[in-house]
Amino acid sequence: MRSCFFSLKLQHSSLSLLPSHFSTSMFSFNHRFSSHFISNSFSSSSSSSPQPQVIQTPSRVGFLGLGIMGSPMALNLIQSGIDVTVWNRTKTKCEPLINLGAKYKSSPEEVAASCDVTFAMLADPQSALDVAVGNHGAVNGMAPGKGYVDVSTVDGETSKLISGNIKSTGALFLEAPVSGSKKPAEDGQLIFLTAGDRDLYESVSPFLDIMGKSKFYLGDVGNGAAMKLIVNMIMGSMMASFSEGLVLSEKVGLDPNVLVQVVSQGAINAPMYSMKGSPMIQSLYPTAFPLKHQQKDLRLALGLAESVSQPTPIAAAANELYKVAKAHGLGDQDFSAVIESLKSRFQHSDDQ
Ligand SMILES: NC(=O)C1=CN([C@@H]2O[C@H](COP(=O)(O)OP(=O)(O)OC[C@H]3O[C@@H](n4cnc5c(N)ncnc54)[C@H](OP(=O)(O)O)[C@@H]3O)[C@@H](O)[C@H]2O)C=CC1
Ligand SMILES: O=CCCC(=O)O
Repeated sequence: MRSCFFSLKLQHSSLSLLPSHFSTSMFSFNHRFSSHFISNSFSSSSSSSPQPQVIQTPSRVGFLGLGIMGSPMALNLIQSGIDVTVWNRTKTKCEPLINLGAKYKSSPEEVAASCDVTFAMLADPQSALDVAVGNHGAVNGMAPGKGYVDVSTVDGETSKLISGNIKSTGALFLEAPVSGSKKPAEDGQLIFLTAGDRDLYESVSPFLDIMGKSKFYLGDVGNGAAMKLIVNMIMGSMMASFSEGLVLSEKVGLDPNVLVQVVSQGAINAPMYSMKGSPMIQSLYPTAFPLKHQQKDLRLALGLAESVSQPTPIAAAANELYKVAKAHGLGDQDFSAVIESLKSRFQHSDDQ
């Protein structure tokens, strides 16, 4: 019934603004795809440097980086009927999406050249830079009338560097890191923390609404990155503190499963504790958010804090725990594996 309501609403209010391949079946797929069709996005002005040009609602979407997050995000676009072109450093990760209808290009440059907007979901600042501005990077395929949306978690300086390069071509730039992990990515329930060109934000909002449940526009490039790093700084400290509680409860003879139940009923309840508590007690860490990325985010958040002389002692201590876990080869496990760094066999492993 609800999906039917949105389909009708869209047909009456927005359909005329859409490119032809945005079929009505797409709308019944995504009833959240509702009120953000902005057709006319980029304004032109006269100057000798390349200037953004007016484009209609972007129809050809590129997606660079098909890891834990990028694959389900791109899949949701494809399943919504959108014309998606993919690229990933390791080509095999493109194949499931190609089999479902995605196009493929062999470099970020070619993807950007063949698409109206290109999303990038890369591991860290270095890979985000490599893919955007390195050899055959996306910047080489950008031009006025196009847009680049970086959804990777990076620091503000990296984001500004990428933005500057993209915008020098006359294209528009939006940073849009996400809150939410593997399951929210699969379910189209991410939270976008965007900043940069407002016009591009408006034009890509229909795509953000397919991949996510909410979105924030935060102003200048750097603000989205900062918000994301602060959220993940809190999360990393919460997980480290939860780990200490689980290990301590067991050591004093309490059942850690009961601790999880008690926590779940009180003011410090968090979905993360309920979801990850039981596997952590069993020393199981199926990867949703890789520990190496959580440590990267803490490192970047500490840099952000230092840039404004703000003490963050809790995050600094948590970062040390993640560094220990990473040094013991747990970087590709879920970040909840940080609990291992509190166990005595880790702390004394050098003596053995
Ligand atoms: N997993 C999560 O829960 C969340 C992650 N994030 C953030 O999203 C980003 C991606 O995370 P996630 O998908 O989990 O990470 P993955 O490690 O699963 O994927 C990383 C992606 O980056 C690519 N990559 C890495 N290095 C390079 C390079 N030098 N050149 C080109 N491509 C490269 C990988 O390619 P290849 O396949 O070839 O290795 C892969 O596509 C990170 O910034 C992370 O912090 C944000 C929210 C949640
Ligand atoms: O960057 C990863 C965030 C994971 C989450 O928000 O659950």
